[in-house]
Amino acid sequence: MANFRDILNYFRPYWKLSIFSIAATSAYEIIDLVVPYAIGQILNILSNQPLDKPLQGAIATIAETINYPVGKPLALGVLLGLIFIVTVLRAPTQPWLTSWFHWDIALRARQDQNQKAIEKVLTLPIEFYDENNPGRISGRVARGVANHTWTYPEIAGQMIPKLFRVLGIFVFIWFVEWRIAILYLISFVVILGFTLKKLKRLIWHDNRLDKYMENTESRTSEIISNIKTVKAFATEAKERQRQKLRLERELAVVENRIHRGYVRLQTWQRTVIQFCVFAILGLTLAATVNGQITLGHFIMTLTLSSMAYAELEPISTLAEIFARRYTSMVRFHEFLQEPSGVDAVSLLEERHETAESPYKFTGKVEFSHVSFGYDPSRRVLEDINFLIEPYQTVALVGRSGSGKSTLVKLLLRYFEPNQGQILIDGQDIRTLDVGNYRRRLAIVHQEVDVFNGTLLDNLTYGRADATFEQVEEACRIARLDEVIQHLPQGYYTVVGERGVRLSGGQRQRLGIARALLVEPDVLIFDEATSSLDYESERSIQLAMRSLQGTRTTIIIAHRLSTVREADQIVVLDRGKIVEVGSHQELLSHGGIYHRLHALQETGELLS
Ligand SMILES: Nc1ncnc2c1ncn2[C@@H]1O[C@H](COP(=O)(O)OP(=O)(O)OP(=O)(O)O)[C@@H](O)[C@H]1O
Repeated sequence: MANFRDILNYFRPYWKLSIFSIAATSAYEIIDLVVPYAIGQILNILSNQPLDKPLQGAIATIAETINYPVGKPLALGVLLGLIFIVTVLRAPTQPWLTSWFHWDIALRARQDQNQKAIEKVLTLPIEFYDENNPGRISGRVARGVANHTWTYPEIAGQMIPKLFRVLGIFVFIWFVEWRIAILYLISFVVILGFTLKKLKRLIWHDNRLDKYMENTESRTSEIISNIKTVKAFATEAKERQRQKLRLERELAVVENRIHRGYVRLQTWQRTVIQFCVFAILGLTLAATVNGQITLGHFIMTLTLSSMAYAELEPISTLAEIFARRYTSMVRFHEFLQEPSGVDAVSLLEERHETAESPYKFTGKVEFSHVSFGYDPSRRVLEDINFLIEPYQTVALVGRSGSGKSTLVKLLLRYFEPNQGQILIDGQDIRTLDVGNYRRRLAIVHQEVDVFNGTLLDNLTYGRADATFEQVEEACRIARLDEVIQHLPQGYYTVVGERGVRLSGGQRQRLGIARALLVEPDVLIFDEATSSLDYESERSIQLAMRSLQGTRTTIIIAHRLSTVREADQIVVLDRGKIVEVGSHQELLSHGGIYHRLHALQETGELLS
């Protein structure tokens, strides 16, 4: 669980600069207090009352140094000079020694943390994305980083220096009349103590609100990514109603719990503060009337205490703002603390874009007694054993949910088997560097991801140094060349977000060409021809056939026509291998494959 310490650690790399700028700002806040003091002393001069002893001493020293007689003109001159220094002269230095650093630290920390967030996004295990959609994740990161950025200058540049100022005021008043100082201190401790107690409760409600907000954002993001389904089923009104209920639930917490709570707290604070100011006025007046303090001290104490109580309101407002943001900041750290997937460090190691993987495999793949369950108590693969010889083409077939894709996910090391091992060229894949290992494999998914950029950028995504001839060759094999001919700017056509929309079949050809371009040792097709029309499917099958024997190829296919020519067909059923053999062997065996085949060929369901 993340906590306050993590928020502090966010700014840790800048702690020296941070202490310096906080100290500088606090010093300016305290120096400010010289003004009411000097004005009090001027009043004493004008009303013929004695100056404070230390000030008298200082004026005497100055008189001696400049050889000028001690008197009213010199005393007034010294006090005016003091006021000039702390007001006019400090003005040009203050922003550079304070604001500059507060924002500089906040912005630099923002950059670091955004970097950390993207590193986390890149290394989180794939199952994290099964449970959290993009809206939830990006909302959490964006809110967390923005709130840290806004909060730092407020806390370091305002709240802490203001607290020091309040402390400085206490010291000033103590020297004038300690009893008033004690009253002042007690009232501050009570007001701040009560405020913090109330804020703790409000943070609890804010936490609830933050979770509600994430749920709403997550649903909005889902609606956006599934907008075609929403429109096709005409569920706009239903979705709007659902979101309305969520927003109403948020509003109920914000208005009735959080906002009302803050307003109540402010009401209480203001009443108590005004009462204290009034009490100090009464006490100071009594002390002046009784001759315990001078007129100058009366004015100074009154001005200082009004200044101090005036600070209480911004201090509490800043504390409230911090409290409101606290939960989203903590939730950002919880995201950063999510355990990363396998070999996260090595995955982020800087590699030259064109660097070759140090591995080169013949493509002999062996599954040895592999068992796996996403939830360890529910196995989806049970004691899987099979061997793929180098350059063989192997097809994985079986009913939906039988575990074909899971097998491939294990081969790609998205997940680790609960039991058994997977070997490539005789080496356990767990002993290999995951990034370099994956770079020797390529997969074409049913849904091919397209990045916003040109077609060429997308083709060379896995291999930036590919020559144009190599790109053309890959496109030719994947039959993408036919598509490119008809695009307005050929390879330089912008696809993705704002560019040309590619059809499902075109995207798959792009996926195949992209995979071929990295010249993998093991090439995996996961339902890669599923969204192609019959003609395109045939041409891709021909392409696949031309690849046969050049590298190890694993094909997951529902349409058995795609896998007829595979060297080996592995039939899975409920997580177990039930049949292995060539097309002819499995047909003559008369098992599940035979039944599936008959169903697809003739539409008959054999018992
Ligand atoms: N991320 C996941 N978390 C939990 N269970 C999962 C996950 N992915 C798949 N499963 C379950 O694992 C089992 C095997 O799924 P898998 O996707 O490997 O089957 P498949 O044979 O590839 O199916 P299909 O042909 O429909 O793609 C199914 O019961 C599925 O519900």
